[in-house]
Amino acid sequence: MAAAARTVGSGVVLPRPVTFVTGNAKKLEEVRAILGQSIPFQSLKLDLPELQGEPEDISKEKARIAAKEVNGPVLVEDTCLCFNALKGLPGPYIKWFLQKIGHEGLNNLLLAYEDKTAYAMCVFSLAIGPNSEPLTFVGKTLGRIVPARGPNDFGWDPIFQPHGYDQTYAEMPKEEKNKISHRGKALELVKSHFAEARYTFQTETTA
Ligand SMILES: O=c1nc[nH]c2c1ncn2[C@H]1C[C@H](O)[C@@H](COP(=O)(O)OP(=O)(O)OP(=O)(O)O)O1
Ligand SMILES: [Mg+2]
Repeated sequence: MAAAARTVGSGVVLPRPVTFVTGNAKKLEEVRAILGQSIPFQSLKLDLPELQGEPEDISKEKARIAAKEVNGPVLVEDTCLCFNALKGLPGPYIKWFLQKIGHEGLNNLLLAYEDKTAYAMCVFSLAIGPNSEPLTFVGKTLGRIVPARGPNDFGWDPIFQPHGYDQTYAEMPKEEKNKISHRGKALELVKSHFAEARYTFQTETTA
């Protein structure tokens, strides 16, 4: 029924665990691995529409739409891959660039530039209900764009080599990527927020 959060005593009671909404199974896998048991959540596979604009606004709008769909607390994220030589592009549009021109095309975009540096960025948004303003949590990892190396099972992982590492994200063991990744960093902030906010979850005992 109504899924608004209510404030009781020192913490906010959420009507049920947060739903992480994404259409991307690989994101979900990483979020599961990174969060472990720290935050109770469920997941929903939905490809949310995405605005054009600034990463934080895109992510917040995804959260607003998701919270309405779910009628309850949601967590979403939007991921950007930003090339410094291109002033941050493709940024939030990386999904379409990757689909159309692939790893080689993405490398070729930088042929005219000496600067191959880039950063991966994740903006998580948490909306505790359909009418609440989403909170955002940003994680960034700096690196550079290289010709593809490693397994091709998650997006642009094979062409992103984080600073200080010899391996691309794709070549690194998963746990290693999760420790230093844009997603890992953003989720650390989400975890801290949960620890501070001391949300509690209403357990539904009656039908
Ligand atoms: O850690 C990552 N390593 C490599 N590639 C990644 C990563 N994280 C997202 N990606 C890809 C997926 C998509 O091609 C684009 C982000 O677009 P983005 O809209 O955030 O993801 P999505 O549409 O696949 O899932 P969602 O339903 O959560 O929006 O970069
Ligand atoms: Mg998307």
